[in-house]
Amino acid sequence: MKVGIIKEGKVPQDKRVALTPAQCEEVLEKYPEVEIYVQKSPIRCYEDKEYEELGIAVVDSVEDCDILLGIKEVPIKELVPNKKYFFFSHTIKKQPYNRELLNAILDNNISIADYEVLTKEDGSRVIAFGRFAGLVGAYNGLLAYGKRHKSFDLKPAHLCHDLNELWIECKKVILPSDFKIVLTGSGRVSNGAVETLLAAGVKKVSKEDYLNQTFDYPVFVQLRSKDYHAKKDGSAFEIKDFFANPGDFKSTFTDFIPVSNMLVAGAFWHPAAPVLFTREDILKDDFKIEVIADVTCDIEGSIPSTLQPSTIVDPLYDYNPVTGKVEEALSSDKNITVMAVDNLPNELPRDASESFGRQMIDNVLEDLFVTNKGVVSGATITDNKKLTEKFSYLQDYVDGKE
Ligand SMILES: NC(=O)c1ccc[n+]([C@@H]2O[C@H](COP(=O)([O-])OP(=O)(O)OC[C@H]3O[C@@H](n4cnc5c(N)ncnc54)[C@H](O)[C@@H]3O)[C@@H](O)[C@H]2O)c1
Repeated sequence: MKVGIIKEGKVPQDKRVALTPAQCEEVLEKYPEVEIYVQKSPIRCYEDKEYEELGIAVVDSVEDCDILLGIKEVPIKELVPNKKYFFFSHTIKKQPYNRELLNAILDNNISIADYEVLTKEDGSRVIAFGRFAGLVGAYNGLLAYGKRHKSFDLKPAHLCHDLNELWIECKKVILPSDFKIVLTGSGRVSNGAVETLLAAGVKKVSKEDYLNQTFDYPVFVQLRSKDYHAKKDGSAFEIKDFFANPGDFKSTFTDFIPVSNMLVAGAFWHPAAPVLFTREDILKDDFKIEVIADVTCDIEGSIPSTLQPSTIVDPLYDYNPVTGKVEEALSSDKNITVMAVDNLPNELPRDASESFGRQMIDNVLEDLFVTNKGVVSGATITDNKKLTEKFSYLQDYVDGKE
């Protein structure tokens, strides 16, 4: 079986890759019947020569491979008919901008397995980049604070060679001794952010101590959903109830506002759930938060100052609380500095790829090459020019009726 690792064609280009050079070597050793071909790419985070140095074939075209591994949506003109592809198709929520792509996949008799829906036996996602988003999101928040106060200067994460260099950079962080950071969420993003904050010397404290104590060192609190939501009818908080009926809850996040200097938003937010705070809250005298690193990045979602996404190269903008508009980054100390990069894992592509490939090797490749226990078939959206049964709900979208 021939596996091709394609050159990413989407613009802006994604530097990540599904298997690192060392992981290709590992796969070849484990599955002697498999051949791997890497399509030449000038932008991949692992250079062609790093594959060649380990004896992995680097080629101009992977058109004669059986299985093609990518990351982001493959441009329609680059699709090779009659192949089995893996990539993030961003079609399963009927994203309008990818309807044409899904039609082209069907027309070209391509079978697409989407990483987003690859699940382990326990139902958890195989491929998720949340940890890296949290790591970099919190780092960018600290970087923003350093720039805002000209107190320290961190190298942008995307210019760091890898996570190790980012950890070393974290040692440059100097925060006021009474500094407080509120971090929402308890999942992958939030736990990634915890790693960065600890590496920067910020100590974790309990919710009660965060709200009621002063410290002579910078601290952060990590809030679970129940720590900043309450049932509107006064009954006890149940997480299942919150996930199922978010509209029945109110936010108690405003308790944290007067004592917090920075917010790192790392919790999933359901559109029916209450917002963290309103534009009016920002105008109040006790609103102390000056930097918001919004990893969740829901535009006009739970955080009113997240008016637009920002980019890796230009990660910050200002929110003017009086006008409610975006202004140039760091243009006034009366503004809030916002970080809302929506593709944060791409800032650490080597580490994100390493983690990606590890998940593929440990959870997917055996199923793909040997056993077929349904891992890949469960994530397969199209086969034989048709939607698979599980994804038949996309038919109206394919037909342009939705
Ligand atoms: N900016 C980026 O580049 C980037 C990258 C990855 C993820 N994200 C976003 O970050 C957010 C968190 O992602 P994650 O990987 O940590 O997710 P996760 O599933 O690991 O954790 C989700 C967290 O949100 C909480 N939550 C609150 N309401 C919820 C609900 N209705 N359903 C599910 N969870 C709910 C959970 O309790 C948990 O703490 C998501 O909105 C995701 O889209 C952003």
